[in-house]
Amino acid sequence: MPLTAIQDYFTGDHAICYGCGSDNAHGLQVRTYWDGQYGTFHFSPQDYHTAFPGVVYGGLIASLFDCHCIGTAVAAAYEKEGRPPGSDPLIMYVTANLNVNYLRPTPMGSELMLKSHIIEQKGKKTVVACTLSADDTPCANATVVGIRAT
Ligand SMILES: CCCCCCCC(=O)SCCNC(=O)CCNC(=O)[C@H](O)C(C)(C)COP(=O)(O)OP(=O)(O)OC[C@H]1O[C@@H](n2cnc3c(N)ncnc32)[C@H](O)[C@@H]1OP(=O)(O)O
Repeated sequence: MPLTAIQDYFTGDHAICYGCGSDNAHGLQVRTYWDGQYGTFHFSPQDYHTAFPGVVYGGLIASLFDCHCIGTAVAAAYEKEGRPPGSDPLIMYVTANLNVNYLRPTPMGSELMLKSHIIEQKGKKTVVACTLSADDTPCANATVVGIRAT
């Protein structure tokens, strides 16, 4: 697994995102580690991420999927072009569609693991699938359609 997450290559206007911007002190700091096949990200929900007692808020889960899957699309695009991540010209994607299935309540108190992979890379569109697990149990999955913006 690479030591540097794809988001750590984002700077300036691309580092302020609520989901993944390193310059956003109030953000979620999503970090995608792409190994050429899978993107992984670990996240520990805080007390204020609660929906019901003991259950993680679903909107937070959607946000984690969003930035992690877009990060996966960006990392995979650099790889497809045979370029190091972050090299010029910048590759960036935006979210066109985010579809989340909540399979079971996601428990508070466990580290969450998101694992993503590419379903389709065609033209400016990349489709990414992702599973969120707690204690090795899948709690939600998502499909994200990313469209290349730069
Ligand atoms: C800096 C770090 C950022 C990290 C990630 C941040 C993630 C985000 O939150 S991004 C912000 C939220 N997203 C946005 O604001 C995007 C707003 N929407 C747009 O700008 C446009 O609608 C955009 C770019 C998604 C699509 O542009 P558009 O020119 O209409 O695309 P278009 O050429 O018609 O379609 C391209 C392909 O995408 C598909 N597509 C377009 N929109 C959608 C959609 N909503 N759902 C599914 N597929 C779609 C089309 O079907 C087409 O597929 P194919 O090539 O197979 O025919």
